[in-house]
Amino acid sequence: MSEVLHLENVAKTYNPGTPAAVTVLDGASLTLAAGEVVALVAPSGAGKSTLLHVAGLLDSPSSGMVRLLGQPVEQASDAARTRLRRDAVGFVYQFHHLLPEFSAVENVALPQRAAGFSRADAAARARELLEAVGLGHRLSHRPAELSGGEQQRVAFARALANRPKLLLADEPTGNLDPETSSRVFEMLLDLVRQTGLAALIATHNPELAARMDRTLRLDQGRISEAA
Ligand SMILES: Nc1ncnc2c1ncn2[C@@H]1O[C@H](COP(=O)(O)OP(=O)(O)OP(=O)(O)O)[C@@H](O)[C@H]1O
Repeated sequence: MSEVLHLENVAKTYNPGTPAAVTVLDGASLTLAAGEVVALVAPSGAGKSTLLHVAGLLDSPSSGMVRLLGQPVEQASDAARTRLRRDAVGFVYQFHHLLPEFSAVENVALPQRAAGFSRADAAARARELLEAVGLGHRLSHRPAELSGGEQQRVAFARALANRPKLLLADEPTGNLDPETSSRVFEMLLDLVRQTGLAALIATHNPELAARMDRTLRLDQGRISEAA
């Protein structure tokens, strides 16, 4: 098994030491291997987003260990952590978070531009990914000129632009109608499986969870394997 992400005994308390302290994660552990597509299910407010932020190095745990691509993250400098996140992790959110004033191709090219690729190389990669999600005919459209499912497909393409090793998705089709959600989700799964990524995909939808390799349940701060 080629480990991509490992969390061990991770705890996260917001506002520690104050009357507003909230402990969200409390001994959470998980391991994701390359090529695995794993569903994350949790009751609302149980800490799904917090877990994805910690796993994607957007937030630090209060205690415990996070290892990404074999590198323990705690000891890394902020700069090294940012680099690792940029190079190794792709994020997809429930709402696409595309930049409204940029075209589809420009949105998808942004991560590669930020990573130092030339405008031409980043645009070529963006076009290739947009073709892969069936949007080769919508390259110059801005987000407002695309349907909800199309916007989300642009967001998938953007998440994959830097060839990440880990994809983290928070209800990636949660704002779409059930039929579009199912279709667009299938496309995301196909893409992920083609690339051999490890993916952790939060969903409230049991049908979508059932299409993944296994399901992890987050409850009361801990993670367990669902039957
Ligand atoms: N920055 C913060 N400061 C204080 N409390 C926070 C902060 N962020 C989240 N929380 C609290 O932590 C808990 C978990 O939040 P989180 O957003 O991780 O939940 P979630 O499982 O993603 O929820 P949902 O499924 O409803 O989106 C919530 O009770 C929330 O109020």
